[in-house]
Amino acid sequence: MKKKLRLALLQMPIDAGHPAHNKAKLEAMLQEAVGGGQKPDVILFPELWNTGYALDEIDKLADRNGEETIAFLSAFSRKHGVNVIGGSIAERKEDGVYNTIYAFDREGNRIGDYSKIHLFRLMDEEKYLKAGREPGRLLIEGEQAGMMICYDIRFPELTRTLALDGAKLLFVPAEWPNPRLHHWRTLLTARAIENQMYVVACNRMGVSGETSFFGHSLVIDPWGEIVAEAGEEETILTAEIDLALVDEVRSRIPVFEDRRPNLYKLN
Ligand SMILES: O=C(O)CCC(=O)C(=O)O
Repeated sequence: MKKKLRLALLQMPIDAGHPAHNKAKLEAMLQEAVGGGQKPDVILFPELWNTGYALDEIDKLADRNGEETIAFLSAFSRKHGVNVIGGSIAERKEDGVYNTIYAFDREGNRIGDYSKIHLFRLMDEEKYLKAGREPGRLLIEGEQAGMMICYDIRFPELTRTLALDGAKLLFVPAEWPNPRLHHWRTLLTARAIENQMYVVACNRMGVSGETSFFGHSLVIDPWGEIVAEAGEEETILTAEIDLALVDEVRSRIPVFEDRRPNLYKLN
């Protein structure tokens, strides 16, 4: 079991409605991420990196059953011996389009899928997308982890569910726009502190139509300290995390032992 993980977060622009262009951009950044001195153990990229928020065309543009994306990311992770949490893509299924993450291990095997559970009404997602029905769980380098997408971080019950299932780190691809940087940073930090887990969140940057995105991808430790934070520009944010810190923090303040679940209203 590898406790120390080197992370690379690809904070990229996304050209809404142009999946081929976005794939070329992603490919270039992936090559850069593995091309330097220290190869990452895990790479993460933003939400809907293939189509962006081209919602009125999403039916036509979405990747059918994720086939193209799965082949591309599986081959990349196998070739470079790196775990990939594949941002999320618009994935076309029989019953509609989902906002889905695929995750791969160093051999290119699929180790987890997750489709966004909470659709964001402020951007009309519920009119164009289907909601996922299962929390995103995966085992990465022998450790339990969780996956959520963007708006999901406003729902503490979901992170808590993943933490109770054993997750020690959480991956969050996002397209979180201006002007809510304060919410982004505060919610991610709260999820890390209350669940005593690492939170690894990759946001897009740049502009799409009227909407601008501030980047500020973040890696936060289980004590709530910011390990790494990007600015607003295109960048590959790197960080090293040590999962042993999760156990240390959980024994320092035994939040999970002190819970009173019979007093909480969950439904
Ligand atoms: O909750 C927010 O403020 C942003 C959420 C969002 O943009 C999304 O889920 O795509």
